[in-house]
Amino acid sequence: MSKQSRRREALLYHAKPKPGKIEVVPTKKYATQRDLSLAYSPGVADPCLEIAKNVDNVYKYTAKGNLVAVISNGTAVLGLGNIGPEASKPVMEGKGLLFKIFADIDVFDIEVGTEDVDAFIETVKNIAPTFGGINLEDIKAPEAFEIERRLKEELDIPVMHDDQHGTAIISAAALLNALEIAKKKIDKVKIVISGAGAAAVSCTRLYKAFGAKDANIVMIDSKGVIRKDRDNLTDEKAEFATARKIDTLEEAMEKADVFVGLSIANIVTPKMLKSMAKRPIVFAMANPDPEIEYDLACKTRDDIIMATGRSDHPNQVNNVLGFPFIFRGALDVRATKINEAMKMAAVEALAALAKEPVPEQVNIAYGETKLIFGREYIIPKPFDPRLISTVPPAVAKAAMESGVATEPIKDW
Ligand SMILES: NC(=O)C1=CN([C@@H]2O[C@H](COP(=O)(O)OP(=O)(O)OC[C@H]3O[C@@H](n4cnc5c(N)ncnc54)[C@H](OP(=O)(O)O)[C@@H]3O)[C@@H](O)[C@H]2O)C=CC1
Ligand SMILES: CC(=O)C(=O)O
Ligand SMILES: [Mg+2]
Repeated sequence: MSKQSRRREALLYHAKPKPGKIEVVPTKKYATQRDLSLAYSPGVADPCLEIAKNVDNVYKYTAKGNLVAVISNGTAVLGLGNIGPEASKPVMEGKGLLFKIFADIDVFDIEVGTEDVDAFIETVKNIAPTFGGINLEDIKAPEAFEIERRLKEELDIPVMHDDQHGTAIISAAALLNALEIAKKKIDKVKIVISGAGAAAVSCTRLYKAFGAKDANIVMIDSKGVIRKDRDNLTDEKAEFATARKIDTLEEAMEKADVFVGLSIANIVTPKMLKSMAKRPIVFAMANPDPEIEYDLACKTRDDIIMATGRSDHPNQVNNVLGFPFIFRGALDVRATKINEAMKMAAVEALAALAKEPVPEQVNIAYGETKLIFGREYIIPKPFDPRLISTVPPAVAKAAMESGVATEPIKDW
């Protein structure tokens, strides 16, 4: 399909028959006067009073426990940059749709009109009583780090910045599997990270938790390689500064085993790919357009393990595989946090699922005949019906074992 027809189709999809992608639907009967007297006045006063007596009853009598806020200020929308809160709304509604179809979680998308960190945090704190969880989305670094840290400290419901941890979990699972297929070891591979924002920093931290070595990592931002001798680095960038005396992506790519793109479109050239080590792993995850086009990358290197954030090529490494299932697990045990143990459990569950035989309905959904663990299938597909029975239980179990589940599942 040409770019022009895809654009027309996408605009039509969003505009018709009703603008937008989500709506609110009542879950109780509303056919008679009696129904309304229960749903609204006078009946509604009784649950109000029960909640006033014991605030925990809000989980018993309202939708709070299954309601997540997807919140953005529109400062880092996909790879489109700071396009503002209104322009971020299609993405936030899209996240709402995905939460619902994959994990039956209801979402209110909330676009906040401020770039001020304190004002943003105050807004989220003030609306938090409505929600069972907070999914922060598309907020640029470095502000995103402080916003998430403070909200996690100050709220007793799970808060997760999806671009940081959703992306880290999926890409770590994909990386572990890709390394296995390429017969390489995580503590030995040379890794180039393009981007030093919210997603890149958290992904790199998680790869380190799985064994990647600082000395083998080069991170690059819009100004070039992040070197130890560069001035005015943020704390997060300083954490990944290299001692190597190189300045450019091109230099960093020479003999690298892994390229992770969380930056902008079309910055990787065929020449750079050719300079990488044997069996290179390339995750070009910028959305909607990757750091290098899938087909061009595969044409350039026939030994490549290639992934993008898009759904129209094999190996979609995208946080869609994460946030619905991670929040499902956290909400199911009313976790107060999404902690490291829960994230690691999600990585391991996803990585393991990709090695299982693929149900026929997944092949059919993707027009495939034989998806099988290998170079073109390193991570499960979002429409895999096993995700919901695999990832949330792993996350919930980790929440219980790490002591953040306030409603642990009995007789596990
Ligand atoms: N596939 C997936 O699941 C996901 C993909 N992403 C993608 O990752 C990208 C970044 O998102 P996010 O981290 O939230 O955004 P941020 O705004 O937090 O970070 C963007 C980063 O990209 C860097 N950058 C810009 N231009 C270049 C360049 N020419 N070379 C190298 N780095 C560059 C910026 O550098 P500087 O610091 O100098 O400004 C910044 O560090 C987006 O394209 C987004 O779509 C994000 C989340 C999930
Ligand atoms: C996938 C996603 O969250 C992003 O590109 O920002
Ligand atoms: Mg995002």
